Amino acid sequence: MINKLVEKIKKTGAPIVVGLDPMLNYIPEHIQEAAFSEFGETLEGAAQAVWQFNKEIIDKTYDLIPAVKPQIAMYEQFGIPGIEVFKRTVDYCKSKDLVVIGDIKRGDIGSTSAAYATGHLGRVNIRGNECIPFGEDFVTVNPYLGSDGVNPFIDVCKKEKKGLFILVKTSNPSSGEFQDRLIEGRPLYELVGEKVAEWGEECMGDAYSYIGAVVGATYPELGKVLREIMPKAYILVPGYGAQGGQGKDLVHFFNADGLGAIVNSSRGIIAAYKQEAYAKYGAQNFGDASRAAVEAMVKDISSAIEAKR
Ligand SMILES: O=c1ccn([C@@H]2O[C@H](COP(=O)(O)O)[C@@H](O)[C@H]2O)c(=O)[nH]1
Repeated sequence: MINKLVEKIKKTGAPIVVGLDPMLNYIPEHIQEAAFSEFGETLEGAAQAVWQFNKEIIDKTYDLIPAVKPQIAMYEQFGIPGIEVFKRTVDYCKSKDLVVIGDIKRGDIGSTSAAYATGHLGRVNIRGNECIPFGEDFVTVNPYLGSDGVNPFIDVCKKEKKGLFILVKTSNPSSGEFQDRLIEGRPLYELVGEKVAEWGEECMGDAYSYIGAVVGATYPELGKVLREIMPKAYILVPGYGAQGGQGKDLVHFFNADGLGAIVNSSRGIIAAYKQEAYAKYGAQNFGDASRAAVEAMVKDISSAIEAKR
């Protein structure tokens, strides 16, 4: 799957991923109205609104982008109907040939991680009948429990040719509380980065490993350090747009080949119609606003990479 991701990034010229993080307050009134008048003000109604919203954004952007990153929390908040829409979104994106990164941030003791890995990346065997529960291509993994919490994910990736993005340095303001703590003089994120590089060595695609890392755009200076520590890891970079990251900050996340990183924006794309820059589209044409925001993001990042080369 890492080879497909790299090929799609090259083909689209877009090292970006659209984050599908649908909160109800981002969904235009006309979509909410239609959903709630059919299903009532219920979990089913909310899930229907999310689905209509996602579908329009995917339809308006899929030809420009290599990948999407649905954030499972946004679906879980609507219970079972929300989870069904998560799955429907994954399937729809795959039907559009997009690479799907499930942002699930899982990681537990080995047996529990194995169940998460089976559910999200693998197949479950039900008395001889193999079923695919969610079917994402990559998932995000929290490595805090150590190797036995990560290895079950790697095992499923090897079998199914899937991939991981392991949290190394997250984009949030408090990420330093634990991640920057010095251990024998070195920050924890560097030690986790070294472990990601080690896990990734046995998991190589053509040029990059299918064991990647998450490093936030909000800590651009660390992009350089972590890029060197994990030269073969693809880096998923959240924190662009709504959290303040900009193209010019991100050049060090990329290798000299212009590859090696994929930058996520969620609110900045899906709620673009609410921004002044895209207000001319209006809520009715929110999908067109998202398309324009994708084009602007690609230009911002590509021109920064080009200027560095
Ligand atoms: O370090 C991290 C890891 C994951 N995320 C996730 O990415 C998106 C960001 O959304 P924006 O609207 O573009 O800010 C969201 O799903 C986070 O859970 C992150 O932000 N930082």
